Formats: sequence, structure tokens, C-alpha cells
Amino acid sequence: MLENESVESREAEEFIGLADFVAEGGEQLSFSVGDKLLVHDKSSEVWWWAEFQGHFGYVPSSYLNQTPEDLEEDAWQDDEYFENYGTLRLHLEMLADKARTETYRQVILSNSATLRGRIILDVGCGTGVLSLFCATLSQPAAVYAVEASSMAEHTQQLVQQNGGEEIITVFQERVENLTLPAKVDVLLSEWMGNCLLFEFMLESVLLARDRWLKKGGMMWPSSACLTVVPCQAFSDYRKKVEFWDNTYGLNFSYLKSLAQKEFLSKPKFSHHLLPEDCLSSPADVITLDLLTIQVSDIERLRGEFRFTVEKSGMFHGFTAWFSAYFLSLEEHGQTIQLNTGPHSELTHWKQTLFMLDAPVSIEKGDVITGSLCLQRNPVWRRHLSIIFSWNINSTDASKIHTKCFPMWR
Ligand SMILES: NC(=[NH2+])NCCC[C@H]1O[C@@H](n2cnc3c(N)ncnc32)[C@H](O)[C@@H]1O
Repeated sequence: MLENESVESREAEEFIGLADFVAEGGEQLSFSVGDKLLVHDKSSEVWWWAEFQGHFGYVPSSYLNQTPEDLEEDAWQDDEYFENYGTLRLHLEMLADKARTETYRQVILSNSATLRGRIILDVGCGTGVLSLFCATLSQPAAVYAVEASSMAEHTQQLVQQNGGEEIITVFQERVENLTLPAKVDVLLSEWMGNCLLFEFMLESVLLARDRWLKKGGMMWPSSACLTVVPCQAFSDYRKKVEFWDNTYGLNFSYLKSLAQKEFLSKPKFSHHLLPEDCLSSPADVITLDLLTIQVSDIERLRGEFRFTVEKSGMFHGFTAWFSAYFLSLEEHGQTIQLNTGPHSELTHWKQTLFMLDAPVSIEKGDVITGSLCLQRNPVWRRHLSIIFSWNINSTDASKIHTKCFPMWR
């Protein structure tokens, strides 16, 4: 053991667990999200020799994150985050997204009578477009438009130039640090990131809800869900991996494993999934009730799925997207849905593609069962890991495949 320790104690690096890992077989080492492990040997790409609480074993490198020595930048990366939102680029992208912006406009228009005399909080108002919809399409008593970035200075101007200054008060502040004049009847926000949670602005929305939403108040969106479908992705796989088989007549297939690691280990944002590439009907795997969900719940969200393949083809991976639902303020009013999936009008989020390391040929009637886990990054608080576990036509635990996709750290 002494010899082992002297070898082990050399150049050990500290890493942090991004998600729970359950060892299969004696050689592997189990750990939970947030655990700090000492990695002694990274000679293999995929499996590292690590130590945790005096035990040694192999751990999957994709489940580990380097712990920043001293977190010189804050874990929320707020400076960079709010600097980005202080420029027009992202706001133009969101405002140019008609499906997104028109849905919110429709929600306010169809509830305009009931909004009369109410107080509305717009969390992360950006240019103030939603607050201006409230002030021009209905007669609320007040709208509190909260925006932490420097965009708020322009928002003040836009409110004045669109006749909203009687109703709308703009606050340039993080909503968590804010004292409002009164509690509110409606909390309105467009907080959804890629795969629903990325950026974790939802935490700010929930903290604002807990502090400022009146009992019986309305959350808009009221609920949201993450939807998943097994899919084909021939073009992506051809362009990223098969490309190396024949590169100007040369055989570069030696690079394919590097290509898999570089291009397939992270999710692909802004993927445009075509309906014909869906291998089965999609399923809502995770659903959030925005009135009752707690901040602690969003550390780790998990859902199961079971897909019956409806067409033979190649199983390249999974595609995910989200929907948001807006309950009516009127007793029997109609719920409005913003669906960012392949069967709805394209939005700026598009969909997110998660590719398997190697595609699997699949037949009509095959059954893909498994689970999806959204695990918040224990260090970088706006990031998460998405872990897919699945198997095909079997419930035999030994045949379960698992892949952990960091988004992004
Ligand atoms: N759907 C998204 N993924 N992002 C769109 C909304 C993001 C807007 O909310 C602002 N914002 C984000 N977090 C906060 C916060 N805690 N307090 C105030 N404004 C915020 C941010 O500056 C930006 O203008």
C-alpha cells in the first residue's frame, strides 16, 4: 500500500463531480455530484484513476470538472452575463423571434380585461417589450419592469417614447436585490434558456416569486416541460464523423475517434430537427409547475421515457426542446402554449441535439426506454450536465447505455 500511496500521491489534481456516478464492477469508483475527487492518472481519455475518501478506482472523465483554484470570477459569471445582455444582439434575436414574442403579446391581449387594475412584475424585461404590451394592450395599475443589465437605461427611454411612463417603473437591478413598492398579482418573465434551464435565470424568477407574488397570484409562464424524441441526424454525423473516411481521397479515419470526442461530447444548440427525422412520437419527460417548484428542486430534475420506434432507420441520438404554458386569468379561459418543437413555428431556440458516440440501426417496433437527468453544475451556477441513460429492447440493467453531456462546463 505504501508503494501505491507514493505513486498515487504524485501530481494528483482535484476535480469535482458534475453528476452522480454509480460504479459498475469493482474497478470503478462511485461518487455524487459535488464530490471532490483526486485524479492520479489521466492516461486514458475516457477513464481516469481517481481517489475519493481513501478509495481508489476508475471514473468517467466526462463526469468531472476541474475545480477552479480560487473562483476569481463569480460562479454566476454575472459580469459577462449582464454585459452580453447590455448590447442589442441578444435582444434583437429575441424580438425578431415572432413565435416567442407574439405568444406573450397574445397572452396579454387575451387577458387584458382581467389585467385591469392589477400589478405586474416583469422579471428580466430587457427592452421592456412585454411591459409595454401590458401598458398599451391593457390597463394595469402598475408594471414593475426589472432589468439588471445596462439595457435598462434604454428601456427607460423606450417606455417614455411609447407612452408607458404613467404605468411602468423601470428598475435597473438584479430582481433578487430589489425592494418593490408592493406585492404583485402577476409575475411575467421570459426566462427559458436552451434545454429550458441553461443560464438558470429560473432561480432568479423563483426567488422573485417567493418574495413578491401575492398569494393566489399568477405565474406567466404557469408551467413548462422538456420534450424529447429519439432521432436521425445523418447530415450532422456525415459532416462531423464520416467526413474523415475519405478526405480528398486520403484515409483520415484515424481522426474519427477524436472527431467523436470533439464534436459529439457536447449538445448541439440551435439544431433544426425535421419531422421526418423523428423516430417516434415525442414525450414530455420533465414538467415544471412554476407556482410550486422550489429553487432546491432545480439542482437536479429527472424524468423517464419509453419510445416505440415508428420507422426503421438510424438512431443517431436524442433531440430535446421545451414548451411553456400560460394559464388564463379568467376561470374558463384558454391556456396559451409556446411550443419550440419541430412541429411548431421555428423559434430562436430551435432544438438541441444530443448525439450518441456511434449510431445504432433501429427497426420499427423497437422500444427505447431510459431516463434523462438535468444536473446543475455544482460550481458554475448557470451551467448543467444532461445525462441520458437508455437501452433498446431490453430491461436488462447490464445493457443500459449512459452519456453525460456538459452544457457547457
Ligand atoms: N430567456 C432567456 N434565456 N433570456 C431572456 C431574458 C434575459 C433578460 O433578463 C435579464 N435578467 C436575467 N437575470 C436577471 C435578474 N436576476 N435580475 C434582473 N434581470 C435579469 C437579462 O439581463 C436579460 O435582459
